[in-house]
Amino acid sequence: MIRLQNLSMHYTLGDSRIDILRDVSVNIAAGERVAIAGPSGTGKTSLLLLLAGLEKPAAGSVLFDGRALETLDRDQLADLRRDQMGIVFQSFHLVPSLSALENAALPLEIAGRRDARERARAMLDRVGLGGRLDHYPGQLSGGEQQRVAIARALVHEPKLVLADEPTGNLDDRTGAAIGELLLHLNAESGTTLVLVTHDMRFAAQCDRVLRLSGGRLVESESPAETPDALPA
Ligand SMILES: Nc1ncnc2c1ncn2[C@@H]1O[C@H](COP(=O)(O)OP(=O)(O)OP(=O)(O)O)[C@@H](O)[C@H]1O
Repeated sequence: MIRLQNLSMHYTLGDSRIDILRDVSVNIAAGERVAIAGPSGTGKTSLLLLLAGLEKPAAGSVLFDGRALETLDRDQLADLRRDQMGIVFQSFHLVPSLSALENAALPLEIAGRRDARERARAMLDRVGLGGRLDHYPGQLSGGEQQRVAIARALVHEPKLVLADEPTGNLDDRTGAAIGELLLHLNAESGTTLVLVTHDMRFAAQCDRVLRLSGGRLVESESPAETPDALPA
């Protein structure tokens, strides 16, 4: 479903150049759950941005169901994201002036779907927020806001869910619950999930863990055997 082919990427700032990826090739199959781990500043977020078509590689290709993202124009990329991707950010990124229901319905409203509200309501029920539909983000706890963000990312049944440290801004207990929810919903719907996390307990629950370090993406043989891992 996703194929990274000889992908290289760097940022240039003045005279300095930061290499993020150097000639990386990886395949991610449909339905797989893949965790991206690695030290701070190694480029995990940048990699997610590449997968979403929000950054362009310096060389190589990101293939999404055989389509090379770097050959698509802005509108084509926006359509692809709207129809096929759901994105969960660490800091929720909810619209403060919209209720939980309106936030969750947003991707379907944008797509002009008449059943936007019904579907959003059903999705909020699935994430356990059926009783908070009319609350604004400021009236919700961190874990509840993240559950609205997950509902919004999944409401249009995307093929690919990208999550950037979805449990990073939450206390341990809430983070673990959100991680389980995301993995559970993913297993139910069979979507492909690529998530960035520092939480090795969460990563170990995925099918594969890829570690980003020095511009290389290397497979962890067994998540449970990585030094900072805890048993699932
Ligand atoms: N737009 C940009 N221009 C220049 N440098 C950037 C830009 N975005 C990110 N960087 C640099 O690229 C490197 C990778 O950033 P990125 O956010 O992808 O890392 P990360 O692995 O997700 O980090 P963290 O785990 O701390 O969130 C960092 O050193 C960052 O300072």
